[in-house]
Amino acid sequence: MVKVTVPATTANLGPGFDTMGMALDMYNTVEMAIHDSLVITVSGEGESDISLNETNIVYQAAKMVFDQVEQHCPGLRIHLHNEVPVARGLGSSAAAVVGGVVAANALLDNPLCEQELAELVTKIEGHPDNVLPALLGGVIVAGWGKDKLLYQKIVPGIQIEAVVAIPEFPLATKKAREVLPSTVSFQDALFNVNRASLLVTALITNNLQLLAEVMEDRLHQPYRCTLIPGMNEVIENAKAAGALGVVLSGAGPTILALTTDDSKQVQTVMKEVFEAHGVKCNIRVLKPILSGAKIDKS
Ligand SMILES: Nc1ncnc2c1ncn2[C@@H]1O[C@H](COP(=O)(O)OP(=O)(O)OP(=O)(O)O)[C@@H](O)[C@H]1O
Ligand SMILES: N[C@@H](CCO)C(=O)O
Repeated sequence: MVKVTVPATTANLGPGFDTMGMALDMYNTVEMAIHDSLVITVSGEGESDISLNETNIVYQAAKMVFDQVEQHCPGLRIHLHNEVPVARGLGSSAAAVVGGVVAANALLDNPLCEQELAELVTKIEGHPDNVLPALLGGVIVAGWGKDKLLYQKIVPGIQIEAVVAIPEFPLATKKAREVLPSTVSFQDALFNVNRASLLVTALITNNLQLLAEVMEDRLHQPYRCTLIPGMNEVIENAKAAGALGVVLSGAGPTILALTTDDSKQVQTVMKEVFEAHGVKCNIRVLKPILSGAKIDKS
């Protein structure tokens, strides 16, 4: 039996749409063993909604590993325990995909290398900015090259925390991608190139002041705010309360505020402003983590 522990992730980080993401200290676990049939059990977040049959994405991801090494996928006994809320913008499906792939690879004595795992999980999820930080930890910048996935892990030296305001309502990533435009203006494209480049620079040089200035976006947030009541006001008020960058976490609806010291005021403001717009939310204070999926084999 193998047990894989996979972190939550926040994708985009504002301007880094489908390109940048960061691992956070909230975890899902996937326990997997070969069995005479497929048996899936789930506890924690999503326990009553997540599929218990072949459509489960942890199983689907595991089966793709067996297919890739041309082995028949046996029956599997899978237990999922989830801390990461589903469809809230904290990388729940990415944690599931990474957990399924890493667990199956471990059951087969790790035939796939890191690059192959990175490419497989990105192909399954469709974009790298949740699955790669979930796999590798830290902050990841990634995108497809001509014939392989290009990625780089950044280990920020700055001590920051992430206050996340997690609305009670879910927002499926698919729905949040449907509201995005098929084309954008040259100015908006240039704006995001500029801010994403400066964001990477700020992270690499541990420049907190610059970080606070550049976590802005014109490619997805202006369109998704129509799906999340109070989103812009929560962002503005959290910044006014002293947060550094405040952004939509992944495809939302969670909003993430980076802070360096006492974040009590930021937490209060985010909760109150969301509630003023009729949105009940959960506040959690998370920390960026530098390690990704971890395997325990017994
Ligand atoms: N931990 C999980 N285990 C199994 N299936 C999951 C898990 N999390 C999400 N899914 C499934 O993945 C599919 C895609 O979910 P969706 O992308 O809408 O939400 P999400 O990935 O949880 O969102 P986010 O990335 O914002 O957390 C859904 O069918 C959902 O049931
Ligand atoms: N980059 C993806 C992340 C989804 O979690 C999006 O914003 O749709």
